[in-house]
Amino acid sequence: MIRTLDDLDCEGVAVGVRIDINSPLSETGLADDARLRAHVETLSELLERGARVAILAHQGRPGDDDFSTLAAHADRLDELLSFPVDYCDATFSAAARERVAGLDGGEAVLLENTRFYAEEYMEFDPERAADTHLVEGLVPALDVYVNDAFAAAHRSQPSLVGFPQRLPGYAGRVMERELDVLATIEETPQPRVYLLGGAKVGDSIGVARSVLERGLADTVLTAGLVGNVCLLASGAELGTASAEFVYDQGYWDEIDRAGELLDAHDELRVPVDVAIERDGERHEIPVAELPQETETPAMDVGSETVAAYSEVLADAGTVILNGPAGVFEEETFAHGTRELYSTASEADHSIVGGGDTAAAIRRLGIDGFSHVSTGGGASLALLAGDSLPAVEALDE
Ligand SMILES: Nc1ncnc2c1ncn2[C@@H]1O[C@H](COP(=O)(O)OP(=O)(O)O)[C@@H](O)[C@H]1O
Ligand SMILES: O=C(OP(=O)(O)O)[C@H](O)COP(=O)(O)O
Repeated sequence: MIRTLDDLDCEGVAVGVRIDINSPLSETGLADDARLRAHVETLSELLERGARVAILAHQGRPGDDDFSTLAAHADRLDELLSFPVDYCDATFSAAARERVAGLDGGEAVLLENTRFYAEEYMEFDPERAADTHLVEGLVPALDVYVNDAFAAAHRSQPSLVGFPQRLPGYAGRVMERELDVLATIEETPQPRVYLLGGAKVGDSIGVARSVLERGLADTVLTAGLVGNVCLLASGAELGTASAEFVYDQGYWDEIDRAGELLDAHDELRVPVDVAIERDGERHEIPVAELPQETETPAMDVGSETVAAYSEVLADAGTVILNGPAGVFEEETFAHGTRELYSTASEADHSIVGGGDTAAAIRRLGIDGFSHVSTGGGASLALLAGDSLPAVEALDE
């Protein structure tokens, strides 16, 4: 059983809250604050109920351009919440403990990027994670631990799995809602249609296999780079440019896995036409007529595919979307994503997973979905039937 904020007495209690505010950055700070907004409900509820809140979070990966301090994140949280949020440039040292000890009820401090410490970028089993400097250093300042970081719940890192070994653990509101929706897909209305696109080919084919083998999917529609790989697996001539793109990424195993799935499951569908760039313009070609030599790869599904897939989506009881249908960042190739997502948003039950997928619906201005997940890798793991280490660590 996982405890939630409903089970927590907050008044005067020092609560360590792990959130996921890992965000795209610009030169001046945050380029997008969607992930910060997602946690406002949990943080506000704790603060309103009188908790003293120490916030833990990561930003980027060591060595990457977006690996940064959390100062800008603290400023933005302070603006978003009607409670004060301070920033502390320490995470588990005496300085961090003192800042937490000095909080009054209704006050919060955002501690420094957990990944500034080497142990946090390693994966451990929970018991070993609880012995890390980060957890041992901060535990004396805390009474309880709340995990609201669904988007990082597939990582077995100390701030995610170690604390609930030492402190009573609770799920925050984001975590609770994500699990309510994504861990109970098998109870949603049928027919259940999965639209898998985007560029995480291995993950998406893993999801396709899992939902087909478990009988969860009535139809799996493929698009984006995932669709291109499935087309190659089906024996289609996709043109040299698309094939080279796929082979350059080393997707040999994925082509084999997709081929096995296509042989075993008629419910797995591939695009019938694609869009490429020719003379700077969008050009649609039926897959059967694709010239062997192409200069540009397939960047979107074509209108025939949109029409065929839309019929399936329009009849669905539940639609689960992961990954855009094309390179939606370029207007020329946003057509498939815009049309298919708009139709999907009209289903009785529609679930969106994936960071870029969520960005695509915001950019294209499509709303009306039943649930938009905050997580990419975490939602894919759940959809594929895997358990999440950080969720298991909260389970009593
Ligand atoms: N046909 C395609 N060829 C290359 N990239 C594609 C294609 N279709 C979609 N993409 C790219 O896939 C990326 C998003 O995929 P992915 O990371 O799997 O999504 P998510 O973050 O939602 O899981 C986008 O940047 C988009 O440009
Ligand atoms: O952004 C995240 O994952 P996502 O891109 O799969 O949604 C999480 O913050 C996890 O980050 P990580 O993939 O660097 O461990």
